[in-house]
Amino acid sequence: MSMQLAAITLRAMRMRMKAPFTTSFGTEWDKDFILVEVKDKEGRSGWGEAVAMKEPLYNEETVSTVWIMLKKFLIPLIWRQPPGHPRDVAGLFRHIRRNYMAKAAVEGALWDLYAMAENVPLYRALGGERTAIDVGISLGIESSVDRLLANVEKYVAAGYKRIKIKIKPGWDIDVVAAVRQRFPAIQLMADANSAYTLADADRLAALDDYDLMMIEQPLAHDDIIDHAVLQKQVKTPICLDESIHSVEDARKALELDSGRIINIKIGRVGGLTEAKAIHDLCLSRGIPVWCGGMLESGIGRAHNVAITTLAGFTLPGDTAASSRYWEEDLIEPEVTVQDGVIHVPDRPGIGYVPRRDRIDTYTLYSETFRP
Ligand SMILES: O=C(O)CCC(=O)c1ccccc1C(=O)O
Ligand SMILES: [Mg+2]
Repeated sequence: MSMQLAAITLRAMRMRMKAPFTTSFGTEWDKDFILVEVKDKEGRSGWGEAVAMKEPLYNEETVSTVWIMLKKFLIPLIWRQPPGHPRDVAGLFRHIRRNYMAKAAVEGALWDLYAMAENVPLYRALGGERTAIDVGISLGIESSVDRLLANVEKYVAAGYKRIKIKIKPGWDIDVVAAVRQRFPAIQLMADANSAYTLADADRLAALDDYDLMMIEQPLAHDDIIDHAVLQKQVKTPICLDESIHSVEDARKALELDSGRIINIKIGRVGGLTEAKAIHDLCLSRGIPVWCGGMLESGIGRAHNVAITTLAGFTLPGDTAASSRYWEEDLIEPEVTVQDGVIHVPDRPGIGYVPRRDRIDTYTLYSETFRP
């Protein structure tokens, strides 16, 4: 039996963020992204979000490249061979190089649709067990240390279980020291988004003094060799984000000891099936994983909640409440965090209901494809 698909709609979306978000690679004010809606012949819908940014700063994909990849290559492959199960989608796409975020968007929509048709929550369909997940928050670079400290204070008070701060050369040791001095007991980590090289090894080793849970992706976005060299020179565990796109990448990085923790982002690895495979590998090797974020709207956020219910997601992720970025989210209810915990909804599919009125409000343009 294959899924009885009727249409796939792409929407280019733009939502204003409550506040700009700054990383070592740039500042985002508006969130531009693509939503994918897959409809079946019974009239059910499944939703996915492409997390690629407007510009190719985090990885090489962009909103425009995702649109073209879906339209010209990925959706036609779905029509040619409608998958029997969403786990088959990754195989259909395997001969298409990279473009992981484009693949993940339609694969995620098909997982949601499948769970809707089976009348089960997506997290259950994925094999998740946890009904409540611990979450942390990612805080961007600010114009002053005082402003960052105010942010940390706000989200510690809100109960977030782990604070991640973005660092770059010139906004690192002093900033981490200030946060640690003011909050001696919090779980704290730093994310460099590839802003350093091995020439900075001493600087990165100096961070060992601040009891960080991990330092995320200090070196090049495509590197696992230098990270292994660096891991020998620092005590703080290295966490890989940008460098890992597949279970094979993860296997090689673990064999080299390029890092001791992996941030799993569904979009970065081409979908839920690959994300689960990386999770399974790490679980079997005793490597902790957590779910990263890409400033998602409620649709992508709901997918992150679902994958985080798998047993190996033992560290708090970056899935903050909807209200961290949005005045109003695209789902109902929105994602809420109480005492650092998200209670996983038990409704079928992604577990949150997409609000078409709001989705329409933020749609710049859309296009529908049929078999
Ligand atoms: O709040 C979130 O969604 C996570 C924010 C974040 O850290 C991030 C946001 C955009 C691009 C890359 C990253 C990252 O984890 O490196
Ligand atoms: Mg990161």
